[in-house]
Amino acid sequence: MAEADITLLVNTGLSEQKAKETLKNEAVTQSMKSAIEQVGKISPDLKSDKDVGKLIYHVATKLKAKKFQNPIMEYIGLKKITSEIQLNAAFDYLKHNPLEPVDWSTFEKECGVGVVITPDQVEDAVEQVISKHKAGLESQRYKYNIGLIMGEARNKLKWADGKAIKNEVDMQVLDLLGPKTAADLEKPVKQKGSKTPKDAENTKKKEQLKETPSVENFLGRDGEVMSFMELMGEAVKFHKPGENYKTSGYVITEKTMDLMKEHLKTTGGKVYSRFPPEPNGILHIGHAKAINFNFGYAKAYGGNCYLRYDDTNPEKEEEKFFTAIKEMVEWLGYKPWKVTHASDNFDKLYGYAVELIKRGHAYICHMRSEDIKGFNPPDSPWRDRPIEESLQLFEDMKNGKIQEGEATLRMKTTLEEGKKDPVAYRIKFAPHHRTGDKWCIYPTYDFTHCLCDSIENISHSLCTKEFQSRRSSYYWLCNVLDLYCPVQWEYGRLNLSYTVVSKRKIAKLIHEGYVRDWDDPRLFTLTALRRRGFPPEAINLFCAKVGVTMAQVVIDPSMLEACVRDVLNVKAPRCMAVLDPLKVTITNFPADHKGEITVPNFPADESRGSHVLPFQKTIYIERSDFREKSDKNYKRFASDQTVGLRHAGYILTVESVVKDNSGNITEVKAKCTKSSDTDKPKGFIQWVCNPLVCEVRLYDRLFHHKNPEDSNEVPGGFVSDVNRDSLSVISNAYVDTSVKGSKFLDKYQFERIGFFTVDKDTTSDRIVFNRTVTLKEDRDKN
Ligand SMILES: Nc1ncnc2c1ncn2[C@@H]1O[C@H](COP(=O)(O)OP(=O)(O)OP(=O)(O)O)[C@@H](O)[C@H]1O
Ligand SMILES: NC(=O)CC[C@H](N)C(=O)O
Repeated sequence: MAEADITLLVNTGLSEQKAKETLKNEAVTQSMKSAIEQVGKISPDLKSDKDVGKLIYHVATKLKAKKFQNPIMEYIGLKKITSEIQLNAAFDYLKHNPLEPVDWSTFEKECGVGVVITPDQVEDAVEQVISKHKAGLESQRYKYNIGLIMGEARNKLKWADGKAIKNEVDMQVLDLLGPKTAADLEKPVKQKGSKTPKDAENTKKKEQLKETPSVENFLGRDGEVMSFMELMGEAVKFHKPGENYKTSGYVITEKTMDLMKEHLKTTGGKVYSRFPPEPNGILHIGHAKAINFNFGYAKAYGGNCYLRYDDTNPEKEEEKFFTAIKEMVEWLGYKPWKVTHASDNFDKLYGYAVELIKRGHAYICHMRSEDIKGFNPPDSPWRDRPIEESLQLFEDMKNGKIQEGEATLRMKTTLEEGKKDPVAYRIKFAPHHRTGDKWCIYPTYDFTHCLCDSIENISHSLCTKEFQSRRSSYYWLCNVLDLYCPVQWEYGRLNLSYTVVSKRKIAKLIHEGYVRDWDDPRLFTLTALRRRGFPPEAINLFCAKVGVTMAQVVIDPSMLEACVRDVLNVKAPRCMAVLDPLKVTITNFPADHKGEITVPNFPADESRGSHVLPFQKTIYIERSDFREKSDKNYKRFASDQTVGLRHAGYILTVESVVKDNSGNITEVKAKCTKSSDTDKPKGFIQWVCNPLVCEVRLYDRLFHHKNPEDSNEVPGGFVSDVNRDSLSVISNAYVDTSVKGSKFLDKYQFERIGFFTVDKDTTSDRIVFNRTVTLKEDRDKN
């Protein structure tokens, strides 16, 4: 590191440490050196002026469009731009008006060039603001929000130096209030129950959110309020439709602005997004994030979202996947604006490919796919073959004259990770689900996706992070064909722990008999979650809570389960069930009892209906709710302890216990007393009378380890980690008669046990229930 370079940078005001750090970044160093040199030429004194030094550093590190560095430095050298505020306004102007020639006179107006702010002006402006806030200042003294005063003063004098305003505010406040007293220095104590500004803000937001139907699902628990945008995390950074060019990394060409005008004419400035699955498998919980993000973002901004099948791999596609994908999108509550297919555009795409060859940006290559795989493959010897030759060969490929694997069309561009000349078309003698035998060449993702986005006038092409490395080829292809270029934004994939979602791995689990099918309720495919009883609102709420971060996130399934409980708590009517029944005979069953009782569907809100249950001499309780001897912590039924029957209004007292030859309790004979006539028991239990015999399936995690795919955690591979006890079937559970006639996906809360959902294996004689989730609060109860 040259001493002279360090001195050069230190002279601009950087600390030695910072100067050394800066010198490690070659681009910034070059920028700074040339800026210092330029300023020095215009005005030698400024070369070591610390304030100018700060501006130079700002230009070197923040200005994206380097072509504007020289003109900006000239403004700085001539002292026409003297503050960071002006400099930021300059960057902003150039970002919004990227095309040359720049209209410098508007630029100057927008950046306050020539505006001179005198100290008197600063003093006057601050005086006006302080007098407006005088009462507040006098009562709250130094606890008053000084930032507010600064902000207002700044607004009055847009181009004034921030430091000058701050000094003036401090001085005038001191003048008004005198020095700080001991009381001024005390920390404010929050009164219990008093509203903080945050509370007030929350209340206001809640009111606003109620008026926005698209976010009603996202009102969090415990009164916590989240706006759609907060939930969308990274999405706050997204550009407005029509302002693609403001996005960092977006490539502007001479045609960009005209194409943008056309695009806006077609879209009317609306947000257009798309959810683009490959129709080669079932959707999983990760896709729910993609669906929510794409559809949710469009919905939040009054735009439209396509469901576009990325169907460019004919061998892997099946009709059932097309149907199931649409069904799941709709199940989550979203309606595609249009359902399209990449294959709808095969003719157009072919035309673009021909054009690409004609423009010299693509060629036919005969390297084998294994030769161009991997890191750093050799360049293609066919890269510079004549255009005419490539055109002819491409036509031959299309007409089936070349064998599979013997030729590809490759694009002359390099992906971010260094991969050169990605393939645009390959030969596949396979019929396509929609286009039949029409084609024997099919376009690749890299060729298809951006062009379909462009054709559909997508404003925001949202995709997972692994596509970041394809972003430059995406922009490149749209640009070399002079087509409208959408902006690609990436977000992190959503992964859950204790599961696998890859199609191949699920297929293996099914094949080897660990799970029954793609919708086995232990899996995290969307059909499995639906079958298990997870409501779509809960999945959406979960996705919203996870937010859209860049980071790859691995979430514990308990977070999803908590969302499920939140939703089912409100939605699932209560009923009573006993999974392991114990007979109880009420020896003194009141002769005048009518033999039935009315139970509310939602005990916390009796206005939501009720059902009538038999209540007679013989009832059944949960075996684990009875003991012969109680102890201090035991709250339920025992020979020496009474218990209440939920909803019945009766308390049971043991009379005798009947046992079989092996000493197992087979029946309890008990007396009942009206709850109004006796002391309140320690606990209340559920019971059933003349119940329905049902099958109940209880699920546990399918894998023992958090990351079953991680070979460090599970050296034997994910299959070795399968929890063999993840399913227990209770064939003869007793459920109250209110569930009679239930249909697939009906949901209940079995009081004190959990939330349950009717499984598709249900027949007219026998209902099968899946335990959706336990009632968390019941887990540790004894
Ligand atoms: N785990 C995930 N989290 C968030 N988005 C995802 C996830 N998996 C897929 N997506 C997104 O869903 C969209 C459609 O997915 P597609 O089925 O083509 O993806 P995939 O990556 O092949 O999925 P799979 O995990 O089944 O291999 C894409 O935009 C993709 O990036
Ligand atoms: N850009 C994207 O969203 C990618 C979609 C594509 N179907 C894939 O996941 O492979």
